[in-house]
Amino acid sequence: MIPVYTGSHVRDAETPLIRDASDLRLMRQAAAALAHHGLLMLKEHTGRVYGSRVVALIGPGNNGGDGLFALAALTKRGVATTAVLLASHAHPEGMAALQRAGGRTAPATALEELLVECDLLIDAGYGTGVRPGIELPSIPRDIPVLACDMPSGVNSDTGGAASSVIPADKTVTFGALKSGLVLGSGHLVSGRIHVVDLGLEATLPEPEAWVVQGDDLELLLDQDDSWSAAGRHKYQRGVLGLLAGSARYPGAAVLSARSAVACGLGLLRTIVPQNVAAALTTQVPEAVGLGSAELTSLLARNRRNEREGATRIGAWAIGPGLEDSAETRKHLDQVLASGNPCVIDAGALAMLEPGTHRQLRILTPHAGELNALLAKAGIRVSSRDIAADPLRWARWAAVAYDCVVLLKGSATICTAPDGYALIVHAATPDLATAGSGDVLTGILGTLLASAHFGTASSNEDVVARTHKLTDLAAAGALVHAHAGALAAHEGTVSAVDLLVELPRAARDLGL
Ligand SMILES: NC(=O)C1=CN([C@@H]2O[C@H](COP(=O)(O)OP(=O)(O)OC[C@H]3O[C@@H](n4cnc5c(N)ncnc54)[C@H](O)[C@@H]3O)[C@@H](O)[C@H]2O)[C@@H](O)CC1
Ligand SMILES: Nc1ncnc2c1ncn2[C@@H]1O[C@H](COP(=O)(O)OP(=O)(O)O)[C@@H](O)[C@H]1O
Repeated sequence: MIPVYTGSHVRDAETPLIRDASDLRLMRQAAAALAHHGLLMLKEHTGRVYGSRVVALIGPGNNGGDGLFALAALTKRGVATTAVLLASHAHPEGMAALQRAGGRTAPATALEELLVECDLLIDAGYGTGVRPGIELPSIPRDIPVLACDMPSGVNSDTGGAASSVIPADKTVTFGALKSGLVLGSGHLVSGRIHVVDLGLEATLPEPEAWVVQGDDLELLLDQDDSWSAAGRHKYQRGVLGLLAGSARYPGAAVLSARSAVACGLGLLRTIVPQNVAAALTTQVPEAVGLGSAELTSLLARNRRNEREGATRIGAWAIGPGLEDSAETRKHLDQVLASGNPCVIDAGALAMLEPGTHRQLRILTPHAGELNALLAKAGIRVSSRDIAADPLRWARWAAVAYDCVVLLKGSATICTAPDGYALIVHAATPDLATAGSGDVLTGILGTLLASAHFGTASSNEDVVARTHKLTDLAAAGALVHAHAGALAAHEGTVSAVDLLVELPRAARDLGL
């Protein structure tokens, strides 16, 4: 797990370390790392360093200062460098260093011509100090771009981006991984990220969030919950109830059902309309149907805590393809009242009410669904607001609905009502395909069905349970992302391709 800090927190941590303007140690350290990555990129793209041409966009602040010191270092290695000054002033010590080394400067008006013969562009325009309203030049796509600390124009706290942001192939970021690099648009324009340690840990506050990767799965899941533990029978492995599908959307239920089964679920019980039941019979023969009357008696037995292993449902997956009707509402109310852990997606999100439930629920909206959830809770935001600060609005929804929220998108954000947040940002864009979210719901359902949450007798227990739920949500997103990556090896990815790769993805990650 990699801790993530807001750019503002990193700046605040740097400030006391810069005792006076003449103390340039941090900046030199940052610049040396930037120059090193510049050399690596030159080698990678042109096969040589000596005689290659680097242009750097230099802004008026310390970000520009980093760029100037880096250019000076590159000049000493025989690189032909030009600093294009974006503002009327630039970091004085950086300018002096560049001039001593023999690097050139040019005004912004010369940029277009300089780019005609350019092997690498260093973007040292604006870093953590950027304010809204920045205007940046556009850079031809074939020129490799190395961003200094942040791609210019990206808000280092939120990942919100100005309209003219410069996408980077690589970002060398200083002091810590910044939230703006892994969230929202920032995530899409940062390229490969390299973090340079500046020894700031002691002065940084609590991380804003954590980035999780495939090898973190072991940390995210409790060993006791592993369905593959020897000696478990199918009911101990996990029984999931699936409330999904409609006459209009039968496929969504089939995808979730197949996904849950492919992830190693013990038993799937399905409560679905008739046309969906027919499709499930042929496409998911492992599933066992559940009628309305049986649901009522089963939930009553669950309430009385009768030990009827075969009928006891451990968790619910609700919503894929679900349409609003009196019968759906009845089933939904019954299931939600059961208090079982559940993952709530798609159609069911629209039927949910905000409030304090203290129940084990993961809501899985995409940005549009988050918008609607927030509106129902009286919080009016636009889709643009959500894109500009997705973590903030996911947290608001987690509080308003007292649930864990998994916000889907190019980066997946999982957050608990107390703000604990995990980010999965390694997913391939191939996941953005119809039905992919239904597959995720099945994965999450299986993880919930095999998990043990215990009872919550204190506030600490409640918090610990929601953190565990957040960890499970992120684990599910990781399995989903890995299935996407495996499927992408074969070409374009459909939701069914994800299903095919799920068993291998689960095995690879040690599920
Ligand atoms: N001070 C140090 O020793 C270190 C600084 N670091 C660098 O310093 C950067 C932060 O430096 P700064 O705080 O100077 O901030 P920046 O250099 O990111 O930007 C601030 C400058 O840009 C101007 N600016 C911002 N938004 C603008 C807009 N919309 N229109 C016009 N002008 C605008 C500001 O007026 C200011 O001059 C980090 O991103 C990092 O690159 C790192 O090197 C670590 C060490
Ligand atoms: N650009 C992207 N890069 C990576 N993953 C993405 C991207 N866009 C969407 N995703 C992921 O794809 C899935 C889409 O889910 P969803 O929008 O619910 O689709 P559907 O409703 O069609 O099943 C989510 O897991 C989401 O995080």
